[in-house]
Amino acid sequence: MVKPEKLQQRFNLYVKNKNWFTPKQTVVIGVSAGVDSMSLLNLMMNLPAENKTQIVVAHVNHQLREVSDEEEQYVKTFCDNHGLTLKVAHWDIENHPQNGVEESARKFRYDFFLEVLKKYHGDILITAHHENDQSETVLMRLIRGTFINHLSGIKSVRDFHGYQLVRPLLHFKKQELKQYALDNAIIWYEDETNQDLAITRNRMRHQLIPLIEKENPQGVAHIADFADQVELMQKQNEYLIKQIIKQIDDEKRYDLNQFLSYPEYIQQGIIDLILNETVPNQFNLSLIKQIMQLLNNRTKPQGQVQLAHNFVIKKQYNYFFVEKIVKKQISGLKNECFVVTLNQWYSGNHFKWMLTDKSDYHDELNKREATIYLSDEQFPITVQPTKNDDKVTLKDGGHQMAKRVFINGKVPIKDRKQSQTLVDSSGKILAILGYRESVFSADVQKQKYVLIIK
Ligand SMILES: Nc1ncnc2c1ncn2[C@@H]1O[C@H](COP(=O)(O)OP(=O)(O)OP(=O)(O)O)[C@@H](O)[C@H]1O
Repeated sequence: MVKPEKLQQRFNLYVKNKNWFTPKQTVVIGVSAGVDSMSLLNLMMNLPAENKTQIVVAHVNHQLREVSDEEEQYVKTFCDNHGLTLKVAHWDIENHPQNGVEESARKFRYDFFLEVLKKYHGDILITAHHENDQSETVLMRLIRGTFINHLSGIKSVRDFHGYQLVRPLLHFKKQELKQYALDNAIIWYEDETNQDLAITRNRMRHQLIPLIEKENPQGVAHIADFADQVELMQKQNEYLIKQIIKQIDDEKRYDLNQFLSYPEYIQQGIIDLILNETVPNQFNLSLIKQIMQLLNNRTKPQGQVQLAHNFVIKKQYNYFFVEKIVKKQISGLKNECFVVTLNQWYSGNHFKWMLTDKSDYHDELNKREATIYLSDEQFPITVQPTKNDDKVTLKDGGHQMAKRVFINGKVPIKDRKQSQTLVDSSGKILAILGYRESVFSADVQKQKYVLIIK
């Protein structure tokens, strides 16, 4: 078969093979005025009749850049000229947060996309994420450290509040999209914040990816293929583990002896899947390890490990199961490890404490208040019994051991034994609760939280 040369032809063929779109469907396309989404919009407009959908364009004016209004006007004119339905949202400046602007902008964007889907009875949301975005995402996660599941990167199709979210360009290169726009005289706006090397993604884009492409021009495509293979293996794995779970499942109580008859790597797969169905994306390796230890400890017939959102995994003699616990307003399980739920009070030694994202939280009656800057990757935050050699970070960048904190604070031995340490997903110590907090410098890339001790 002769390989079609033109991007539009390749796109048509790709879409046809994937069977994504039919003429009866209405798709909402997120169009920012950048080259990726302008090209996507044109590609979608020029699909052959059998795959051509109704199009609704959704544009968000984030009011973050000087050209925002100009971009909005351009999208409006483009849609007018082509008879396309357009819905615009303004993210008012007074609603911009001081920190975590990107994250809030994303939330605003996707909330708006959902609104547009509902309003126009849409079927599918489409965004213009492409092969380079995919490779950058996979590399960032790989370098930062992640579960293998997350190396499948951006999904080409996923559920979005009961609608479908499709990214049809994940196997198309940025450069191809640019060339398509140039060939077809499509105007676009450049986002100059994409040049800012303080942003991890931009360092991947401008520093790492060019090196990879120099090594092998197909390197970026290979990373995207790798992500596809991970996704495939994930699906295969999930299918097989589900079969095993069926065998040990007695109405959501799982047979411990049968569970223990499997090798540890399968046990871990079972736990991953059971937990992910209850509280998705909340687990780190240390939590999984604690659960594995509890279930494999034959000398301890009963026990529990607390999960996020008030769930616990409980071991009871021959069974284990996940359970939601109804809590009083103040809760906490002393000397056990658990995941912290934001904005919830927990009981400590002689105090209660809370980690809140309400950064303006302040109360004269608080015993202590500490500002903590955290990125998304640092979650889940967990609580563990304090060890003498736990180290908090001091203002000068030095460290202090828990033992020293206790001695300086004249903390009685009895209380030291009850003490709890707050740690992030990488094991970094955020605070020895009630006694000493690590000192964080303000970081615009991170979100501000407050640890309150009352
Ligand atoms: N202002 C906007 N208005 C409408 N759609 C947008 C806007 N910004 C981005 N999009 C859509 O989202 C896609 C991804 O945009 P971008 O790469 O800037 O976001 P991201 O933060 O990397 O990804 P995401 O927000 O989807 O996780 C764009 O190709 C476009 O389809």
